[in-house]
Order: sequence, then structure tokens, then C-alpha cells
Amino acid sequence: MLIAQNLQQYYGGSHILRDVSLRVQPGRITVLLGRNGVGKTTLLKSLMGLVPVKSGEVRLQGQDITRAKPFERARAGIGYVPQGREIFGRLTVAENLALGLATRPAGTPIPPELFELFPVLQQMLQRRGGDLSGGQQQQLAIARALAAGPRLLILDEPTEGIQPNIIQDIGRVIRRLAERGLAANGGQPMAVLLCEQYYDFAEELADDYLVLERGAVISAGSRSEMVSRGVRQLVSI
Ligand SMILES: Nc1ncnc2c1ncn2[C@@H]1O[C@H](COP(=O)(O)OP(=O)(O)OP(=O)(O)O)[C@@H](O)[C@H]1O
Repeated sequence: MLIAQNLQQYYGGSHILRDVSLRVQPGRITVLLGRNGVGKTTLLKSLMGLVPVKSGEVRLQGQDITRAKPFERARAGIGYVPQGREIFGRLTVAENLALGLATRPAGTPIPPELFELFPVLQQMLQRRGGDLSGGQQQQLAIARALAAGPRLLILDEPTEGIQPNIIQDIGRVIRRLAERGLAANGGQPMAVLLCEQYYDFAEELADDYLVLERGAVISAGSRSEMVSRGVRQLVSI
């Protein structure tokens, strides 16, 4: 689905991503782990085209998207849930969801399935985004990213500042998306790339993992290897 190879990225003179390669596959959840400031958000932004890579290659379903703009990547099938949610506080829930449809033809309705995944949003359609709780805003941010029917979903720390019962709900939705995708996409398994600080949540959901340290991948593999390779210790502070 998504293959990134040998990515190098700099902010000014600082070398932030060092030769990062990864692969995210349909039906699988790949978790991206690492301590604060190691470059996780920069990697996700690079995959979404929000920051340019200096060198390396990104392919989505075989298509070279290394230099594609973010909206072109969205149109090609990537949904992105940014760190901190970035909900528009003065717009309603319905308007925030409609923004997720910006890459679709005018008049495309909000897929009703989103309200099956996140029933609370249906009750709050006319409320302003800024009036929602943190957990509700996170659900809205995920629903907005799903509105256009992505094949790959990228999430940057969706559990940050959220209460445990909503974290569990979000985990169930992510697993369901990996297994069955969206009905609007024919129920095709979705590929998921999840950046996560909360180790237990990450290990529970992971099919595959990678750990970044100072911009480089220092460990990668499948979930069954996470314990034997001491991944928890690699990311603990
Ligand atoms: N716009 C920017 N300009 C310059 N340096 C930046 C910029 N954004 C991030 N950095 C630096 O790049 C490094 C990687 O940051 P990044 O946000 O990708 O890390 P992270 O692993 O996602 O951290 P966190 O878990 O705190 O979100 C850090 O040293 C950070 O200070």
C-alpha cells in the first residue's frame, strides 16, 4: 500500500529523518513509536506532503507520490489525523466533517457510516467543534479524515489527553477499519499507520511496529517480536 524508502529530511541544518524506510499494508496496523522529539510527527508530515523530504521515495499503491501536494495525497487515498486534532472550533461538527470531503465532487454527502463508528457525532452535528470534549474532538478528527474514504489512515497520537473509555472506543474503531475498511470503499481492509506514546495501547493494536530514535529506525518488526526485543524499554523515558 504505502512504501517509503530512504527518507532524509532536514529543518534548516538539523538532520531530522535519517534514511527512514517503512511499509504499511492493507489490513494491518503499523505503530510508530519513539520518545519525544525523535521525529515521529515529522515522518508522518513527510508522508502526507506537509513537509518536503530532501531525498528518498514515497509510493502509494505503486504510484510515486514523493513530490505530491497534501491534497493530491488525500485524493490518492490517504487520510490524516494530525497531532492535536486541529478541529475548527468555530465551525460546527457538520462543517468540520464537510471539510473532509474537500477532495470529493461537490455535493458528496457525509457517509452515514461515520455515525455508526462515532454515534456521539450525530447528536452533536450542529454544535461548534470548540464546545466538544477532547475525546469527542478526537473522534471528529478521525471521522473527518475518513469522510473521503481513504485506503490508508495516518494517525498522530490519537490518545493524547483523552480519557480511557474513549481511548478504548478509538482502538476498536481503528481495528475495525484495518479489518473491514469502510463500506463506501467496498469493505476493503484499510492500512493504518499509528504514531503512539501510550505503549500499552500501541502494543495491543500493533500488527507491525517501528521505533524511531534521533530520526533513524532502530527497531522494526511484527507485534510478536515487541516483547523479546524490549520495545517498551526502548521508548520509556
Ligand atoms: N518546524 C520545525 N522547525 C525546526 N525544527 C523542528 C520543527 N518541527 C520540529 N522540529 C524539531 O524536529 C525534531 C523532531 O520533531 P517531531 O515533532 O517530529 O518529533 P516527535 O517525535 O513527533 O515528538 P513529539 O512526540 O514530541 O511530538 C525535534 O527536535 C523538533 O524540535
